[in-house]
Amino acid sequence: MKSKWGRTGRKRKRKGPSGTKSYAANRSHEWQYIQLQRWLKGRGFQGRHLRAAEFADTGRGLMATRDLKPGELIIALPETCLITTETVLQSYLGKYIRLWRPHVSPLLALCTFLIAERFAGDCSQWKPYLDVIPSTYSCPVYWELEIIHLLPAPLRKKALEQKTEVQELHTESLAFFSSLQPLFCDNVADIYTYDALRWAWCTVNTRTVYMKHTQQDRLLAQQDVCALAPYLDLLNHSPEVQVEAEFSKDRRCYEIRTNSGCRKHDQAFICYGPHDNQRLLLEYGFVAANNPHRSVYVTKDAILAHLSPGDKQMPKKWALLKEHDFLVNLTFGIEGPSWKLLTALKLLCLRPEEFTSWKKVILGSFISDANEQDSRELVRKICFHLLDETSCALKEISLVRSKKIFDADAAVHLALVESLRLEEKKILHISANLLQNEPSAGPTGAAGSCSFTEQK
Ligand SMILES: C[S@@+](CC[C@H](N)C(=O)[O-])C[C@H]1O[C@@H](n2cnc3c(N)ncnc32)[C@H](O)[C@@H]1O
Repeated sequence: MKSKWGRTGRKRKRKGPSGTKSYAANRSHEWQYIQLQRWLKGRGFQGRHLRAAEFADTGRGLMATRDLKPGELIIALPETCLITTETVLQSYLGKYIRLWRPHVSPLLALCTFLIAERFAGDCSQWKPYLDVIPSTYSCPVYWELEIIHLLPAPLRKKALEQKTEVQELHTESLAFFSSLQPLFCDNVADIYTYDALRWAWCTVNTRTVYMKHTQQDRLLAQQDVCALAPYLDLLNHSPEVQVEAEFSKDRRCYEIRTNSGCRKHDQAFICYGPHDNQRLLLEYGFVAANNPHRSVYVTKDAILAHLSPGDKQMPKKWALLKEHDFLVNLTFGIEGPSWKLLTALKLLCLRPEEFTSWKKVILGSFISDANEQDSRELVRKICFHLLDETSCALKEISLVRSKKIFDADAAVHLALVESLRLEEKKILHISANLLQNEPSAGPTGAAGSCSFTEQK
């Protein structure tokens, strides 16, 4: 039996995305990666500085085979290797997509192509690429409802919306899929199943790169900015690295240049964007430990639970917050409550005689000692409430795990909720400590001594 850790049977200790040491096992000698390299070479790819490897903390990724200097090109993938809507329109699917009304979206066009090519198996010219694409994903669209319900409320809502979105896309596309019957001997209903569309949808959502192309007038007027980039899509995310990625019109290649550099045998990362963990989990199906962008979202319900009743101006206050966009992205982060959260609470805490000053609050002005104290007391209560809720959720996760045997996929999903909750607990602890140690408020305290961050 082949060793899990590759031909040499040795594990290499390498740096993970948060600077921690991580084990890596070379996978480039495995059959599917050799096939992929050959296929890429046949299409003009010449990369030699990266190789596929399995990393203990991030899973499969690309390892640098030599030191990569800041500013150096780490990958240049020729246009012929990319799958874009143009690829799809030039294929056997083009005629059907052009004819269909209402117009097919770029996302559906890419999904339809992926499903058809995967079904073609050995006959597909994209087979070496399709063979390395995961067969399942860890995004919430794959999760059981029981596990989705363990997520924090704002993410739970988005996860349920994601499930509905894919289900609706499938239902709405059935007639279009039927129109493709002349292309297949098998029944299209057995090819374009919900499971197949969910797989293709996740492939597009987790693996495409941003690439602006000429708007395909035969597709919906939706943004057509995605390209599947074989091999390059083995690069994992780290919030700490900086890269430049774009399609070079001169060299007709999708190029990635590292600004941070990378040591020989370390994992080469790219940055998918300054995403917090809830977004990473929803869109990419993973949680990054010590993510500098991590934050805990505060819902209107969590605030309402701690407001004293009897404030006649409350409906007006909520209306003002909504009108001025102060009801979204209210968060606790690694530097404490965000400026936006604190400002919203200050407005809610205005006493009747101060209400006319609401505009000043939104502009960030100091109103009164009483307002400072009330809003800080409120933010503390919300922070401790969220800490309690997070601890309860973690207990619930342990209980669920002890009561039921989950299959391997569901166990991964449960572990992801647990990681997210643990990361959120850390943030809330930091905030709680900052709030506990804060000097009592006053005009000076409000301006100078507080650690609250201004949200951009
Ligand atoms: C573009 S692919 C990267 C390659 C992928 N690991 C693979 O084996 O095909 C994006 C997916 O990789 C995984 N991923 C990316 N960055 C990660 C990280 N820092 N930690 C854990 N998983 C990560 C997530 O599953 C994500 O949806």
